[in-house]
Amino acid sequence: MESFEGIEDDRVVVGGGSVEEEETIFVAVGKSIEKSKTTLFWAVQSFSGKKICVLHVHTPAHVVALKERKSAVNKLKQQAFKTFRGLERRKVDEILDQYLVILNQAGVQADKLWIETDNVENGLVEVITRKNIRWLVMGAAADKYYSKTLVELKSKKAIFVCQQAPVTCHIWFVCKGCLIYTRSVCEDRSEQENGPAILLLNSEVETTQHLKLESLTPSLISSDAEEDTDEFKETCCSGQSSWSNNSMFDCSTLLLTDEEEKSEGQAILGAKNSKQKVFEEVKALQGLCVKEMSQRKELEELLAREKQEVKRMRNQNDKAVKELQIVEDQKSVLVSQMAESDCVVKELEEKIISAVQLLISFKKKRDDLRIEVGNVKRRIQELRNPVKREASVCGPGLLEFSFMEVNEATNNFDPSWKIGEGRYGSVYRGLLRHVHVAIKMLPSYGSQSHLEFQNKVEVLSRVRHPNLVTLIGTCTESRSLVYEYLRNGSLEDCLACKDKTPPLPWQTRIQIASEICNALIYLHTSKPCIIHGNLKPSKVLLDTNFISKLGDMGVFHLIPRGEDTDKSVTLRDNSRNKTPSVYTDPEYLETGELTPESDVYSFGILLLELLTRRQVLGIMKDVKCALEKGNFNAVLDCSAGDWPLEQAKQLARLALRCCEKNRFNRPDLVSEIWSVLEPMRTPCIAPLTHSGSKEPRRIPSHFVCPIFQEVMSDPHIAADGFTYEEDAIKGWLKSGHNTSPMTNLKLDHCNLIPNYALHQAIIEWQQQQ
Ligand SMILES: Nc1ncnc2c1ncn2[C@@H]1O[C@H](COP(=O)(O)OP(=O)(O)OP(=O)(O)O)[C@@H](O)[C@H]1O
Repeated sequence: MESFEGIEDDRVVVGGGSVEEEETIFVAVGKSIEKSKTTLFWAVQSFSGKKICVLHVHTPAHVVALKERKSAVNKLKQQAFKTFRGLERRKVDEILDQYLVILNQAGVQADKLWIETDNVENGLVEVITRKNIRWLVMGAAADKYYSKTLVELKSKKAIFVCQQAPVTCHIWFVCKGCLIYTRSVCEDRSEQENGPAILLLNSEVETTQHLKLESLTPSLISSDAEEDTDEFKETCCSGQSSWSNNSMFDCSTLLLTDEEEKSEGQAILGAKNSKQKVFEEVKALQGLCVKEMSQRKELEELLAREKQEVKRMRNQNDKAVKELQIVEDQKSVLVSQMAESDCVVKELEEKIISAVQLLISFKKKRDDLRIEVGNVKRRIQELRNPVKREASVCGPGLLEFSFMEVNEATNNFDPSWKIGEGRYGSVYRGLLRHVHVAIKMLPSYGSQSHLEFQNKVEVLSRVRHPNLVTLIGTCTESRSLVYEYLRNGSLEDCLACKDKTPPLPWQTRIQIASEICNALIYLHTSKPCIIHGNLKPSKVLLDTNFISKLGDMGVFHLIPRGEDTDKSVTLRDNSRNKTPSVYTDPEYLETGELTPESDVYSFGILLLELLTRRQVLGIMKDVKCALEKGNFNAVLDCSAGDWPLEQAKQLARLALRCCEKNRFNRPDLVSEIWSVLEPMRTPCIAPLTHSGSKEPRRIPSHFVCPIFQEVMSDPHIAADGFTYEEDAIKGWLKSGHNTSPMTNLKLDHCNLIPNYALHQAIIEWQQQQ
């Protein structure tokens, strides 16, 4: 690239371009003053005497900030950047101002044009167009690209401006103070394409300018800006040779007259003042700059802290994410384990269900077989000993239960299944072979042998009467007695109206008295004679129809009687001596001799209790007094309804006689007591005419089948606990019924159990007729 320099009339010619005298040379400087400084120097030196306008295009902070991503960190960065841009802008502006001051003081007419736009190159082209700039100097490339052979533009901005700027603008592109390329105006000038510029400046003017610049330099600042301006000043001075060699100013400007010297002195004085002023301003600016620098430092520290915090949070977040991942892994493992266990549980449940079904079917088979075995045993016994069937007291064959069965029947001796506790053991209710039973657990054998127990049971098993609690079987293993279960509990509880049961009506009470009398007659007339010995309301149990039965076979005592004598031989019951009760015969307490009259005494007390429902202690005295005073009504239990007063009095007198201290004064059970009671119990008995007899023959109601309404010949217990004639209940079930003919409730099963006790009682009753 060729250029030529020199003076051409009134035009300055630099590197292939000439400038009109009055024209302003625009010098484009970037924000890196350091780099742009050499360009400015070049312009100042090349166009001495021309008006210089420093042109700076600034990109506002928000434009740069917008380019940043909008993350939390970047927001902070943007904030800091904005501040930084603010600082930078001011700093650039200040430095430019300082340069202008220096240039002005050096005699260069200088000004600045500050443009703010989003894009530097566009901004340059735009300002050239708008301001109709005709002369422009700008950088061609970064200093690092400079070499002596550099002939083309490297900077993007320079290339853009070179291509886009209006053709009316003459542009000099400079690098490191050397003209690299010139873009001429579109005039056909051959000189435009000339080689590199050699500046021709007026040496005198340069000296003056140099002096002026030199006088200003000491006042310049010591900060970065100061360095910039210092360097600028130095460069201006160092350009002295070229200035002195190439100055285009007239020499005469340096030949001063006295007056001129004087005015020059004043000018120097003025310059000193303005220098002072500038110095103060610079100082102020320096303070401002220091303040802003410290703010910037604070912001940078804040930013660093925030960065640190963000880093810490990011680490924490990473940690939490890792932990979450672990937990999720564990969760999925657990979920799969749960699914597996669910499957296992399901399988096990199915197995349990099938096992239970199997067990139920086995149990059913077992029960059926037991019933079968029982039937076969009975049949064998009947076949072996047909004569014995005719006997009044015979063993119909007790059932023997295993401990397992008893345990199962009482639900492992569940305390809630316990119905009472006597002196001789606890009583549990239970379900044994589909029959409701009461199981009395006797104390351990102690000195008693198995054989002794079996003998005792054998005796007890022979005692069968409708008004005696039936002994169904035994369990030798656990030394327990299995009785039929009576649903309405004991007379003691009924009289006390336990569980809010209604009071017993007087008719039922008379019926109970006659039934117990009947049972006692049966026991006392048995061979051998049996004395209950512990008669009291807790021993009188009531079935669903309030038929009373005398219980507690565990304390029966056998009284061996001579075949030729009627005299009773009594056994001593030592245990009773220890715990006498108000029901106990006082003579027995004195002598220790238990006689049938002992039961009569207890019966007398029980009768008084039925009439009055009073405290047993002192009951005899109360009734006696009431009868004597003629106010028997006062002691009679009115909750039983309207007693037939005369009959009640008759019973009271009978009861008092039973309680005579001397047993020989007590009434006879059959001839005196039964004869009073028997006519009174009419409402409880079905009237039937006995063939050949004028007297109506009374049949115990429980001998009658509820379906056939006839005395049963083969009584069987159904699942509802009621006894029916076998054919009747079988016919009922065969006809498709699965409910109880008595309660109408659904039957648990259709099994029937022979009621041997009742069968035996019916036979005996029929024989007595
Ligand atoms: N077969 C049964 N059916 C229904 N309940 C019964 C049966 N046997 C006994 N009980 C209940 O069990 C309770 C206890 O009876 P148990 O004969 O053992 O003792 P007790 O008569 O209260 O006193 P003790 O025998 O000491 O004089 C009775 O009061 C009765 O409520």
